[in-house]
Amino acid sequence: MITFEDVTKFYPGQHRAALRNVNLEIGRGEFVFLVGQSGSGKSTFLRLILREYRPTKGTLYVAGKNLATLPQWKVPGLRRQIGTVFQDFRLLPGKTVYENVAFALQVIGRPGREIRRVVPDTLEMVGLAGKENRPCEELSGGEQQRVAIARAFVNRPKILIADEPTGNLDPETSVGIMKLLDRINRVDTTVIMATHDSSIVDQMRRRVLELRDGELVRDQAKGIYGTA
Ligand SMILES: Nc1ncnc2c1ncn2[C@@H]1O[C@H](COP(=O)(O)OP(=O)(O)OP(=O)(O)O)[C@@H](O)[C@H]1O
Repeated sequence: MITFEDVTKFYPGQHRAALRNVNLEIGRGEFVFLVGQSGSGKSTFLRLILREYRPTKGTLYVAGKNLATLPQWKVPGLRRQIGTVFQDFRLLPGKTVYENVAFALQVIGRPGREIRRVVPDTLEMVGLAGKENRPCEELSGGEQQRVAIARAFVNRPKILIADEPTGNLDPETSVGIMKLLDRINRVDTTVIMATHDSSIVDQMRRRVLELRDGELVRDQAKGIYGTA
């Protein structure tokens, strides 16, 4: 699903590579944790997958496409196949739970009939049935993250990228969010999650990729957090 071939990324004006000679493959339906200290390159790794940047060197394939050569007009099509979830939820203020999730389908031109069918199903899946009409600001952090996950998943993307999704949540709420991501993974979604949350990584025992100063220093099946 995702292949990095000798990928290096320099930001303009920087002498040190944010990512350096990264080689790896992530298969369809895998669950991968991306760990490493602040500044080790995790966000850069995720942003390359989203084609927010192109590699400075090397080749990157995502969902069968070579992102080095993908024309700009095809980038929205690529991003439609990738759901994204962030630490700070990024919901639309002043809108209800239902509206936040429906919006993701409206902007890609899905018919109203489909939206009215799919949004309630997805809200039920994430545990928010009955809260459709609540303004998202009134929800707890964990509930807001469930809305964000519903919005990311409502289009049934092949890949879900989560950048510190539990970073603003207490441990108990975080476990609920991880159960949800695990469920989404089990319906054949490739999940890549950047995190500093060692207890979650140690509980889940999934593949762990560790970056240090832009280099991939560990690729461990059923791994632990384990960074100093
Ligand atoms: N837009 C940018 N321009 C210049 N340098 C950048 C830019 N974004 C990131 N960097 C640098 O690239 C390196 C990797 O940063 P990156 O944000 O990928 O790390 P990270 O592991 O995601 O960190 P964190 O855990 O704090 O989010 C760092 O040295 C950072 O300062």
